[in-house]
Amino acid sequence: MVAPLAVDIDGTLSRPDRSIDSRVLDVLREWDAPVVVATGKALPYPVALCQFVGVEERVIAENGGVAYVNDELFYFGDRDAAAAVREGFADAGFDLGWGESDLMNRWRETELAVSRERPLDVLTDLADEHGLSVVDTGFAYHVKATEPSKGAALEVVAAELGYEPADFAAVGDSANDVELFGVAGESYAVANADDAARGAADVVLDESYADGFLEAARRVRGE
Ligand SMILES: O=C(O)COP(=O)(O)O
Ligand SMILES: [Mg+2]
Repeated sequence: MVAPLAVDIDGTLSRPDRSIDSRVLDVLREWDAPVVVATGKALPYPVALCQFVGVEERVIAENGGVAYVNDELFYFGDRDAAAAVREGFADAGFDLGWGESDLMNRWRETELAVSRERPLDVLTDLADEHGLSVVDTGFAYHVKATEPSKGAALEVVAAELGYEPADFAAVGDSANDVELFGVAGESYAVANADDAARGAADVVLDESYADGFLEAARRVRGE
């Protein structure tokens, strides 16, 4: 039997421009075990991805701040602290960098995502002040509670599905995948992964982005 899969979105199922590489869709749809989409994105994005792919909605969002499985929602983040950092950042004279409608944070419930063009030192100081940490995914700075992570959430999601986290194969590309790689039984970093993810993975793949995911999928299936 093939291992259940925990898979990151940006940098892993995507092309460099963040569009989803269509070749991954049928691989996910036909995966012969549960697929958990584990992302830094807000909850609606992985839910929509599961629906469009045609698999059950089993998701970890906001870097482990929120999870959904078996019609149950789990919250692990710290909304109030994230809201306080948002206020502090505005008081310091900065917007979050996503424009007026802020689609990046509009549906985000437990953390704050800030453009990498904004000053990291100001953000880190504010995060410290409110007991939060900052993770740089290469796509955005995420201000989040320190304890929740994709890995901590996989402990809960796996149990709900009747698995151990160690039964899972995980594929990802960045610092927000490190804890996921820590709890999964086998972990794969795509070749475009950052140093943190490369260091935490069991295997650094030859291929980048979605080609890397497809390579990992072949390896997990033993091909
Ligand atoms: O939202 C981000 O910054 C990264 O998202 P990812 O975890 O799917 O790569
Ligand atoms: Mg990623």
